[in-house]
Amino acid sequence: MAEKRFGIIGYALAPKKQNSFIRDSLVTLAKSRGIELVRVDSEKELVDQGPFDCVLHKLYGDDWKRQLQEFKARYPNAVILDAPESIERLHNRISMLQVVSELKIEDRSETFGIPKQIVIYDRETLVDPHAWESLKFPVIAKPLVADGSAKSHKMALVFTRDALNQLKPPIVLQEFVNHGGVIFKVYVVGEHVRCVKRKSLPDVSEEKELGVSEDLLSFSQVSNMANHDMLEDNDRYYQLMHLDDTEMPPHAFVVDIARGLRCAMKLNLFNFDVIRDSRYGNRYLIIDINYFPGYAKMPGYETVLTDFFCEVMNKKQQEEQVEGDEVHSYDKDVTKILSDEGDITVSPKEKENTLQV
Ligand SMILES: Nc1ncnc2c1ncn2[C@@H]1O[C@H](COP(=O)(O)OP(=O)(O)OP(=O)(O)O)[C@@H](O)[C@H]1O
Ligand SMILES: O=P(O)(O)O[C@H]1[C@H](OP(=O)(O)O)[C@@H](OP(=O)(O)O)[C@@H](O)[C@@H](O)[C@@H]1OP(=O)(O)O
Ligand SMILES: [Mg+2]
Ligand SMILES: [Mg+2]
Repeated sequence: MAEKRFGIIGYALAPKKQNSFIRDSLVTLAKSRGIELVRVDSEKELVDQGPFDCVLHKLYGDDWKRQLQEFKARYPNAVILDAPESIERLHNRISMLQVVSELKIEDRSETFGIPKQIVIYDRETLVDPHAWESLKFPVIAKPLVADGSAKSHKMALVFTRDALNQLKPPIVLQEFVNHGGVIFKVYVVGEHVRCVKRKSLPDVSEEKELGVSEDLLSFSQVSNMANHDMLEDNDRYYQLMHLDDTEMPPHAFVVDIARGLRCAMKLNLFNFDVIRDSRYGNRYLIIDINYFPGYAKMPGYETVLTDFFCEVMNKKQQEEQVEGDEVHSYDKDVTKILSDEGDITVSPKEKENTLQV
């Protein structure tokens, strides 16, 4: 039996995301706390479904954006998690990291930033040495667009300038930074922040660089790969990492960055990838930010997400209450002004009309 009926959350997710995220364990826990999770049917218009107190979504495209706008116009009090305009910034690997450069965190011995990077929009620039003369090789070539497609995850570790002509712009060329082969993934769910370790690309030493036969190495979603999938016949680039030996970044530092990003991006549901620059030991680089990542990989994700849903609903109810109170006190004021002006009796219907003006 639910303690309190909070509301209905409609979720609009691609099938793969739905399968990983909407587990019975999440649905049951949420239900026990008064939250009902209901699938949005992508075959129908969003505005014709529900009503939902909140819409949770990770879908792309203009049509979906239009549907959200229409829904919001019809149900102004509904919460959209998150606003499509805020999510869009993460669909481009330059605007995605711009926000990091704007963040200020004081009173810490650790520092943070992003790796040096440039964007290349066309083939002419790709073969123009002036374009990338300031970059130190190796670099990682990443598709500029991060739209969730398999293509947007296809990367290449590029060792030489000659290999650049194998790439297809628009791309971002980002300096590869040695970081001990371990990446930190920081999951953010509203106020909640959880950092986990994952496998990453191994360090590239100068000898290794010299011993490389290929001058370009393609890969995709390293941190999600099983060990045996890893770079297949290129195992010399990948040693099994001892994740346990790697020290975590200080939690308070990670939380400061997470809160700063959340506030600056106006997003509640995202994760970011952080590496520790091996040259310094206390310098951290943010290399990627993902909207609505694989939360189910986070231990205890059901509780974290359910707590968050309850907070969202609580806030929504409080705001509705305040709005109601404001209308109510305005209501009283109008009556008072009218009475001050003379002994006029206002009927509830007239009062309603007065307030609507
Ligand atoms: N500048 C860098 N220096 C060193 N390694 C990097 C750098 N950028 C990316 N990597 C490695 O490449 C991987 C993929 O890069 P990135 O996270 O940008 O791609 P993605 O496809 O957006 O990943 P995700 O699956 O997290 O969305 C990282 O997890 C990390 O192992
Ligand atoms: O399921 P989705 O397609 O959303 O995949 C996302 C994936 O989550 P998954 O684990 O559920 O696959 C995320 O993994 P973690 O960072 O949590 O490891 C991350 O790779 C995102 O970049 C992916 O989103 P995309 O960039 O492709 O939109
Ligand atoms: Mg990543
Ligand atoms: Mg990404």
